[in-house]
Amino acid sequence: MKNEPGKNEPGQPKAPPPSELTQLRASIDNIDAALIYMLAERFRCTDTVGRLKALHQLPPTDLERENQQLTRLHQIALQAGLPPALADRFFRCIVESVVTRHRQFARELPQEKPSQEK
Ligand SMILES: C=C(O[C@@H]1C=C(C(=O)O)C=C[C@H]1O)C(=O)O
Repeated sequence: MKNEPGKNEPGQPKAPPPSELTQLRASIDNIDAALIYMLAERFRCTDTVGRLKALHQLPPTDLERENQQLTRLHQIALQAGLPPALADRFFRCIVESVVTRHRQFARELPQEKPSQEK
């Protein structure tokens, strides 16, 4: 029935959500927290890479490496049952922020001049 009398009508208390919904949302909360922790760990790694690159005057972006990762993630997404296009968008979104930070490190790091030999 579409409109059961007394259910979710204005002025009526909301019916409690089915327990399955509550359990699923608890799982989603845990997964979201895990994703944030994993992402923070990834940024700690990529920040270190960014500082290394700045120090060695390497470009912030490495398209060859990104393409290798995209190919790999495409395969993993297929195995995991996730649409590869979604994995692709997720990865590109993260890399965009990573490269922005790498550019910032390159600007911040004082450029060392080659020492004059005597
Ligand atoms: C982290 C790096 O820098 C950039 C960011 C990448 C990433 O976040 O996976 C990959 C390649 C680079 O464009 C790297 O070169 O390894």
